[in-house]
Amino acid sequence: MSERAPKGASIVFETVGKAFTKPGGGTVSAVDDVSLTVEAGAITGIIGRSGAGKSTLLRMANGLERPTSGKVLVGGQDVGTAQGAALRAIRRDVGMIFQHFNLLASRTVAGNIALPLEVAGVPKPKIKTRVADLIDRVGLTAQADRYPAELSGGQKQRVGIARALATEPKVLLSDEATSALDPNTTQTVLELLKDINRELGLTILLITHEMAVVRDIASHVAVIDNGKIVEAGTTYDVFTAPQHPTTRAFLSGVLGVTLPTFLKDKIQDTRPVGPAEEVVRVTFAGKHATDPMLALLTRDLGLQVNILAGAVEEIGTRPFGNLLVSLDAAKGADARAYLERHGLLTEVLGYVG
Ligand SMILES: Nc1ncnc2c1ncn2[C@@H]1O[C@H](COP(=O)(O)OP(=O)(O)OP(=O)(O)O)[C@@H](O)[C@H]1O
Repeated sequence: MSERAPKGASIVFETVGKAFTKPGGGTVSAVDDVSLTVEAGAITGIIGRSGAGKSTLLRMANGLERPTSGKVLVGGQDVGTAQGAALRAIRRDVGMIFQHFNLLASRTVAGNIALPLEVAGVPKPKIKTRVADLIDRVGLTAQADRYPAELSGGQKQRVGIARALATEPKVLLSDEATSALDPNTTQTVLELLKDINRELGLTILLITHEMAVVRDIASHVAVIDNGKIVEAGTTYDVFTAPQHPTTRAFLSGVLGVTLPTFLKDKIQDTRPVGPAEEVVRVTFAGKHATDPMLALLTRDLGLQVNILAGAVEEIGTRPFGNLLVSLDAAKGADARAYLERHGLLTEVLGYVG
């Protein structure tokens, strides 16, 4: 499909801050002292709550917003200070897709995809073959002459993806690209993005508020809270050993480890006087993911372990398991030490009297 072999570019945020002036005066700090390296050719997810600063951070990677402090480098080029032709060149290297697709209603599928090529002054015959290639890549050959109003949400996002790829970018930015889609369509769009990343080698940086999206597509993740990156790493490491409460909150929905309702009201932070149960999250990662560790715990320490919730997941091709269990609080420390010695991670979630 391409004359040159496009390669991904890295994105580096160096102590980046972005403040906006509030309408009534004063400033709001949307992004605060963010340092993050997005690896070339990887798929990286940035997850955060509404208003955390995700869009602002993403928009600084293609010059739609300029940092008030620090630097943003794409493939080593300083995006924040680029002007004129230099900024246009960076924008050609950085494609973007949007939650609400941003297609022109008056243009067909082919017409929408051709637009960035027309703007770049590509000769007409070349536009025609390139658009046909792109339409084929995103599986919309039968819809080439349809208008956006005649397409499903998933088809519209495929047009958005093809349009973003038109100028053979090195980076693709995704602003909640699957948030308006149903779960099945979300999966097909995520698969398409994975194929594109694999085949073209371009870097994908996506923002989302759904951990399931990160799990299904991203090799790396950064968690943003109140304008700051509070945790970052490989998706596997962050999923198996989350450090920050915000990360844990996002993970609780996707790991099958939410506390059962009957326990939610009863669980307390401190151990009550007298007999009590300790509620523990046990994470089985890597080679231990499928070990019969609880059976061994019962055999070696003579402990009764109650399973409250659990799931075995896969990230990439690596399995990890998550269990919520409760056991006699008096033996909790011994049990946790035993599990940790066998390579499992444990976290006390609370106590039930
Ligand atoms: N142009 C602007 N002018 C003033 N304030 C802004 C502007 N853009 C963003 N903000 C503020 O900056 C903060 C971060 O906003 P941002 O849109 O980056 O968050 P977000 O994580 O993408 O949220 P959402 O998921 O709701 O889109 C918010 O407090 C927002 O109100």
